Amino acid sequence: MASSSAPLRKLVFVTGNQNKLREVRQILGNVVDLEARPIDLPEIQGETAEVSADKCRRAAEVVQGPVITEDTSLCFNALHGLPGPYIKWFMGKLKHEGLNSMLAGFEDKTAYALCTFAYSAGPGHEPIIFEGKTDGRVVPARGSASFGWDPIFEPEGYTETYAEMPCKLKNTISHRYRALEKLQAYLQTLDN
Ligand SMILES: O=c1[nH]c(=O)c2ncn([C@@H]3O[C@H](COP(=O)(O)OP(=O)(O)OP(=O)(O)O)[C@@H](O)[C@H]3O)c2[nH]1
Ligand SMILES: [Mg+2]
Repeated sequence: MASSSAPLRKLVFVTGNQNKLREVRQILGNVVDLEARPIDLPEIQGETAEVSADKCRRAAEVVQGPVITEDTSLCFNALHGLPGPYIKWFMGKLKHEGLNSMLAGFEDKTAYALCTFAYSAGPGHEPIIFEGKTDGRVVPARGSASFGWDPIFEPEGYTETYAEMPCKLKNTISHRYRALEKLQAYLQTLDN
């Protein structure tokens, strides 16, 4: 994304996930002065926006300043959006094969990746939510297994899975990129 000539806004990104952090840094480049805090915050159950806002409120309390958090869901259309925000636990237990097996009884293998960033200006400031969605389908694993469910997600319009793509390509079509585009536009309004 393009960088601005104004002094960089300092922002703390609270995440325990190094892969997310790497992609966020790659996508945002020099747009913000991003400080990472590897704190694994408790996450409530609920819809993605509720889970995300709650995590961000907790993060703002811990950091005592402006903060962003991020939640990623993988939503199977045949399962009405599940596993959704619980993908971390499904992925941990079932692995790629088990996630494919969950859809064995369904013709519809379509899914979407949903990224929800939350920004809070600090403790007591209600988080603002920015969502990015990428449609695709669930396929047997192909490509590098270095990031979660990337090998089983084939974005719509591509024959490669996220894991088979160069990261530069993933970072221009991904759920994360689309959410960050909105977050970045919002941050620019704060600068004006
Ligand atoms: O293949 C992938 N490509 C992605 O682009 C991607 N983004 C997130 N994930 C995984 O999906 C779960 C989300 O859970 P999640 O949002 O709670 O993350 P997390 O707990 O790992 O970190 P955080 O909550 O501290 O930020 C975790 O298992 C993440 O590893 C991805 N997997
Ligand atoms: Mg988490």
